[in-house]
Amino acid sequence: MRNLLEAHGLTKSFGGVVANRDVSFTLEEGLIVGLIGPNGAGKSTMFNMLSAVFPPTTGEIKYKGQRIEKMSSYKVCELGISRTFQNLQVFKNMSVLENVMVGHHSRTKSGMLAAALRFPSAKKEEKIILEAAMEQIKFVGLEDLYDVNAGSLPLGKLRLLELARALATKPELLLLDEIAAGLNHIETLEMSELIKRIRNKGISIFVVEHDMDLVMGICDKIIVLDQGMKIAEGTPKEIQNNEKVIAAYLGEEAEEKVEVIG
Ligand SMILES: Nc1ncnc2c1ncn2[C@@H]1O[C@H](COP(=O)(O)OP(=O)(O)OP(=O)(O)O)[C@@H](O)[C@H]1O
Repeated sequence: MRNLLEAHGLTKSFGGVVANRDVSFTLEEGLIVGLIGPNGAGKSTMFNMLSAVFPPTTGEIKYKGQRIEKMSSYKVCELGISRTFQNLQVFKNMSVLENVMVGHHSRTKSGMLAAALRFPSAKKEEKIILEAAMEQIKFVGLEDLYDVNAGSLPLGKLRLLELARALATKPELLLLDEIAAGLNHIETLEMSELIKRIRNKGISIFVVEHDMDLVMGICDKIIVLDQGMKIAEGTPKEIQNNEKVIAAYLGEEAEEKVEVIG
């Protein structure tokens, strides 16, 4: 199995707070890898570094052998890394179709400005984009809602829309940030199946998720962070039986109880 992404010694500090400390791991092609850990463990910070929202303070990120840690998020997306956000980032006054088409423009020659100004080159691409966007919309099961305003969709459908838009950039690596947050049991099961179908299309997946049933059910490998550091890595079974992981989560439960009592 080829290494798609390699993270070496990633550290991120915000003033005095060290959100990630010397974290290294690899993401292999074709796998669904999970990133878990108690609240504040540094999961979102890690995703933000991998998708170039901000650079690491120190450390290297290699994607298909190329250093990417100082690149812009646009460039990283162009190379094939796409992501969804914990706090949905859809355009609420645009239709489902328009939202997904915005995702496509990040990968076209003409780009968004040419499309907005309706240059001839952009018009030709517009048709291709429209068809490709509809394909992603069908893939996630939103075809009946393609012309509905995103603002009127319930959370479950918005999460599917975010997924369709991330897929529209034609990623090879997809980062899913709490894609099942707020979903009910049935929606979560459907999301698990959808993630597996995405992997079966040949897209590698890195997922941050609090829903342990989802993580344990779909991941080939799990990486565990606690207080910014990697404390374990292994199969779901290995992780479930790992003493450091159990202690980290029990610590969190104890803290929550103290908060409730206090
Ligand atoms: N922009 C920031 N400025 C200052 N501190 C930050 C910033 N972003 C994150 N942190 C801190 O870094 C640590 C890790 O936060 P992060 O959001 O990455 O954790 P997380 O594992 O994603 O948490 P959760 O599961 O609650 O979303 C926390 O202590 C957080 O307060």
